[in-house]
Amino acid sequence: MIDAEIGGTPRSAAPEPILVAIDGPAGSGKSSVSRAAAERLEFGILDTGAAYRALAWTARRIGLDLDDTAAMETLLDAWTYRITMRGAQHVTVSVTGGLSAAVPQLTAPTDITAEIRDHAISGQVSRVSKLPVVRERLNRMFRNAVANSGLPGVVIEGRDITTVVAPDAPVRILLTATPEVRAARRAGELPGLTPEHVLADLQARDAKDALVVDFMNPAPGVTLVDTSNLNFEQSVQAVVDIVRAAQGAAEEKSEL
Ligand SMILES: Nc1ncnc2c1ncn2[C@@H]1O[C@H](COP(=O)(O)OP(=O)(O)O)[C@@H](O)[C@H]1O
Ligand SMILES: Nc1ccn([C@@H]2O[C@H](COP(=O)(O)OP(=O)(O)O)[C@@H](O)[C@H]2O)c(=O)n1
Repeated sequence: MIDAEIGGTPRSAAPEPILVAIDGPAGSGKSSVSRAAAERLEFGILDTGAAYRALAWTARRIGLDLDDTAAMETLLDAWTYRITMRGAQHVTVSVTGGLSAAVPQLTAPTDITAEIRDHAISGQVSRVSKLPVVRERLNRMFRNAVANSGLPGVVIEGRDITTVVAPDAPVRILLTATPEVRAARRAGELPGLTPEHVLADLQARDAKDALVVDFMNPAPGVTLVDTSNLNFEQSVQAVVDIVRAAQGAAEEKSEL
């Protein structure tokens, strides 16, 4: 399950949140730009990549085969996942039943907010995200988390949000940047790795992920935002402007 940090409105009384769907390849700025835009809009944020990363982390910690569909299904049955949707990101996981025998500490909620960003997890996560069963289960979890969040709006970001998770979202954006720009940004976060090394790893992951979903080309109706020549602030503003324009258009329509 995913637990949302609840806003002021009780879940049952709250209307469905406004959805802003954002996809893009690694290093395009999805997580950071989406988070800043969500704060400015006073919306929540759901980072879906964190769930794939957390699942890969848990499977590795227990010693499961990340390519094994049956093993991942068994893990999902025993797995509790929580992520905050407001404020600083916190990710915790726990595991019940026989699976936790190998790692008893995991029966209690374990904070893995930092661990899921390790380069080793980035290199392994595509093994679990390629499995259709994993995608179906996590997508269901994402939709429930958003619907029950009690938030006025949620920015939800990943690879297949504009196309699979929330194809009817009133705002859908594909964030891109050239591979070199994306690798340079990521290298800035990974001291000890050269931009060339980061570029090679990032392209290898994008190639694996692209076998499952297309996050390089905007689907019909999706707005492309190329951040190659935008600084961080300009990228955030571009997203906020698109959302505000859509809200303005919706208000005008309802007044007709
Ligand atoms: N437009 C931008 N200009 C400069 N740096 C950026 C921009 N967008 C993102 N960044 C930085 O690039 C890094 C990768 O961004 P991140 O949001 O983690 O990308 P993604 O979630 O798409 O992999 C972060 O350090 C972020 O602050
Ligand atoms: N909606 C999503 C989000 C992430 N993922 C997977 O999860 C991994 C990590 O996603 P992420 O968004 O944290 O990755 P970065 O772009 O931040 O590096 C991706 O490489 C994909 O394998 C996915 O398959 N579908």
